[in-house]
Amino acid sequence: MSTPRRKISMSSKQKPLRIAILGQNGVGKSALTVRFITRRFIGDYDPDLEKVYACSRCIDGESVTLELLDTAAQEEKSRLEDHIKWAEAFILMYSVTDRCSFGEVSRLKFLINSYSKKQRKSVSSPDSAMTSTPVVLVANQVDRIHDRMVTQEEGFQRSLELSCLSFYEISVRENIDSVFKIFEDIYLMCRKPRKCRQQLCKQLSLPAFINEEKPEETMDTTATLNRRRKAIFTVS
Ligand SMILES: Nc1nc2c(ncn2[C@@H]2O[C@H](COP(=O)(O)OP(=O)(O)OP(=O)(O)O)[C@@H](O)[C@H]2O)c(=O)[nH]1
Repeated sequence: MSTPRRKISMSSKQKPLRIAILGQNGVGKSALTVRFITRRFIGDYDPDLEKVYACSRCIDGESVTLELLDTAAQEEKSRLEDHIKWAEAFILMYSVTDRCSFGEVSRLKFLINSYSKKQRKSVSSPDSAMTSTPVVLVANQVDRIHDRMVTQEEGFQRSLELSCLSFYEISVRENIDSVFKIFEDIYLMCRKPRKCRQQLCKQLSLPAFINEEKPEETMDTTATLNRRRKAIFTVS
């Protein structure tokens, strides 16, 4: 007697969230990806290695699948274009010890804007509260305090200029919690934008989370709110 097969409809399964990690060579893209997946910090990686990792995590009480593309830095333009079209969200990474890598994030954001424009038009869902491509800016290697070349304020300003959804300063080597927070935030921004906004509002009433350095009277209300919104994602 044949056993009846249980049908699993595709719609009942959550679609994996595809995240591409982009940045100049040596900023820590592989370190970030591997740290998130294995919890371990591994010192050296093959710079030419380009890999998609799939992993399941419990985020916001749900089991979710993430696909992470760890890109190789020296990519041909067409390859980069394919990667940008593949991903739904992006981590733009630089190292605070390398000003060149800081400049590279602007070029990469420009390419993300150009290549993902058409793509997003066709996939935008009614639930999506994010009108632009979800991109976060991550400054890595803050543990190398004596080698720092890019200040936190510069990084934060750049995240505003590039319209990134949030900005983080982290050390992949020293702090695993900040690594987890980045991926969790991206998931919430992409899949639960409403909840994400509620959390932001809650946190906005906690000034301790806000990293304000400039006097508020120099900015209009919207700019101040945007600044706060982004500031609270900063993990030092
Ligand atoms: N001190 C310190 N070193 C780090 C950190 N993150 C990565 N590194 C080191 O930086 C070097 C480059 O890291 P990778 O993860 O290979 O950088 P990548 O961006 O993937 O580089 P490519 O593969 O060449 O594009 C390695 O030697 C890592 O051990 C960090 O937070 N602190």
